[in-house]
Amino acid sequence: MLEQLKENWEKILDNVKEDQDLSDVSFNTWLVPLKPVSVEGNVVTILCPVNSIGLEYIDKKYKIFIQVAIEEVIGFKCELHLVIPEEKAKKAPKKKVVDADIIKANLNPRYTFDTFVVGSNNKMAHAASLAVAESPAEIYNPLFIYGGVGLGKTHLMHSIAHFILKNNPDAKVLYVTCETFTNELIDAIRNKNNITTTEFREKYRNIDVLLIDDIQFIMNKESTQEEIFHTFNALYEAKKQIILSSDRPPKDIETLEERLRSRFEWGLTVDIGSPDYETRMAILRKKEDMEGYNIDDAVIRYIATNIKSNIRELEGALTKIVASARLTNSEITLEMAEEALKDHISPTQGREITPQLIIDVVADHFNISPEDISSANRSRSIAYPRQIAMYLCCDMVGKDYSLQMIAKYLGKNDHTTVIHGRNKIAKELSTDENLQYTVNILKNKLNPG
Ligand SMILES: Nc1ncnc2c1ncn2[C@@H]1O[C@H](COP(=O)(O)OP(=O)(O)OP(=O)(O)O)[C@@H](O)[C@H]1O
Repeated sequence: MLEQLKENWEKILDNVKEDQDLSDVSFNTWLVPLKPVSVEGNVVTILCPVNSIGLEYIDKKYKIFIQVAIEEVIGFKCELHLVIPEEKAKKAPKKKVVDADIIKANLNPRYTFDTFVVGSNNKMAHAASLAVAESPAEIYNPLFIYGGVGLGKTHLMHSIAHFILKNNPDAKVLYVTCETFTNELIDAIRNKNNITTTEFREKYRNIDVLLIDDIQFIMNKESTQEEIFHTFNALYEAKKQIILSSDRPPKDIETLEERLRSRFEWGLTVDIGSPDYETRMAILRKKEDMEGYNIDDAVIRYIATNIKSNIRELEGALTKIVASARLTNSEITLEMAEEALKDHISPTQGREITPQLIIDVVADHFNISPEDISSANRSRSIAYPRQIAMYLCCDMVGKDYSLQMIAKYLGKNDHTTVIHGRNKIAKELSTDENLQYTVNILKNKLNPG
């Protein structure tokens, strides 16, 4: 493996340069001098002819990208161990993060970047989280993640914490929910469990990375707001990282003191939206992989098509199907899945395909609203999905719907526009493989199984 690495080393570094859009000076200073010197298991030792500060910098800024490039170029998934020349002979020097650190920080061991599926709904939140994990307190402080219920905010927060701990097992990392913070504060004020407010403050202000989940619960809680304000100031001034999550952006947290609201907005605010169909499929596949299930495509599609807005429910549906199959000692089939989930979703098999259903499914697929499809908007990002909806309506809806009626659903007065749209897509379908793929996915979503 070492030989292969050496042979491809230039290419690997070029890959990092290109991906990260590095200037020549950064590239020549930080990357060109690096050399792979040994491979043990999946640990690659890289010699970095720099001082310890340079080493720390390369570790934070480039290590992950070099790992990715190695995987891309030679398909080797590895961990990098960076050493400066005098350390070259030393073995496995770095302290490893242990379970106790993870428990102390209140982290779920399963919520890591490795198990997080990146989709169009969370791309930005994921990138910001990774950046914070790589350079805590350096770029986005605080990082404020918001989004609806069960969409992955906690998972991302824990991923950042794991990443930081892995890079620096001595870092003091603490994850709490706003509720825990509030309860502990009340206990301290009442001196319950012999905890004093001084001890409470020491706990929260003597930390490198503080993560507070569901910060919206701060609403209408004056003493919690006061305490968070001072905790925030103490940590921020000491250049410590703060990460917050909420079901809404800071501006929509009612009764939040202005001085706190503005602090929450000092760093970067990112949102997580509902996952699209492909992301839902990928999350189910990942879960299937992690749990070692082997489930038919049609069943996975059935869940992904019908459970849309909450990833916790999506995972719950999969777990329920597997549990039902085990309990009844039966095979997982589509019928069985429909039966197991009948209280969660109504069966879609054999459902009537209406123009409205097609509009909903196409809009969801392209991440636009059903109203966009029926609007007069002629921009390509809307007009193209609209034409695909026209094609699918002509191809799939029952005889009860005339072309004139379909035109009305699609916001058109004249059915010839529908025919024109349909013909255009039909023509492109004969040569455009991407379009064929999209239309197939849409047909599957409309008619799973
Ligand atoms: N992108 C993703 N990839 C893989 N799993 C995900 C993803 N997003 C969410 N999940 C999973 O969905 C479940 C719910 O996620 P999580 O608890 O992070 O949501 P949340 O936004 O914090 O919810 P709440 O608003 O209820 O606090 C978890 O099991 C999590 O692992």
